[in-house]
Amino acid sequence: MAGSQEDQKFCLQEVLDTFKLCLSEKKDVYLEHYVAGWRGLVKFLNSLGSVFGFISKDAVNKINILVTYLHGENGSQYVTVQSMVKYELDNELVDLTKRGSHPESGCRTLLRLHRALRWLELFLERLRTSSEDSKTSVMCSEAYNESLSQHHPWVVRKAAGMAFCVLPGRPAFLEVMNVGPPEQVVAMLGEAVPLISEVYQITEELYAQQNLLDLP
Ligand SMILES: CCCCCCCCCCCCC/C=C/[C@@H](O)[C@H](COP(=O)(O)O)NC(=O)CCCCCCCCCCCCCCC
Repeated sequence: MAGSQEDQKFCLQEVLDTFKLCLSEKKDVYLEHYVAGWRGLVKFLNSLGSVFGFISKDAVNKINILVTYLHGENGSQYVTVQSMVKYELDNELVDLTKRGSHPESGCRTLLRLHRALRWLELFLERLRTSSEDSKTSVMCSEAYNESLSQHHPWVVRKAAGMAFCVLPGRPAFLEVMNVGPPEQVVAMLGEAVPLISEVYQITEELYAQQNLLDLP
């Protein structure tokens, strides 16, 4: 059923499991599990209500672009982020300086999610170390201002800021994660954040080496 995956209940454990599967023995990033991790996160976003629809729509759009490559005729080149980057660069399938004939390359699409992963890492680390009366909206916008916002035009920053204001408070937020009592969520975040951070670092280094961090 179309869209059914995004309608299911979010569970932090599941996202943690997919991010665990992301890294191969030689620390390559499996695209299949990377997008599965994002699908899980989108479920969470959808459970917060329609105010976040414009964000989840963009994320789903990018996930779908990558899944189409993964399942397409050159799918074997898209098994890992490393093989995708090599394949697309070797075959000149990436718009490097301005948008042209490859506006939806795997490299530029993944870069958008990669930048959002940094936001997630910063936000979850704040959530993990926050006190009971901390505000999720503040943690979320601080994490956003330190990361993703630098890549967004004013109008997107404004819309994101408005959406953050209607985030549920910390107790309700932790509950939607479906892990159990707050202490358990915090413990699971202690496992999740370093994993997410490692996937982020590996991708960041690869993109930096290849000069891909500013793809249009
Ligand atoms: C929990 C609250 C969730 C707040 C989400 C914070 C991120 C705010 C991002 C705002 C993005 C607005 C939508 C539009 C973005 C695009 O312009 C922009 C650029 O794309 P383009 O170059 O193709 O034009 N796109 C992006 O930067 C990609 C954004 C992807 C955002 C995915 C966010 C998923 C959030 C998942 C929440 C999970 C919460 C954690 C719970 C364990």
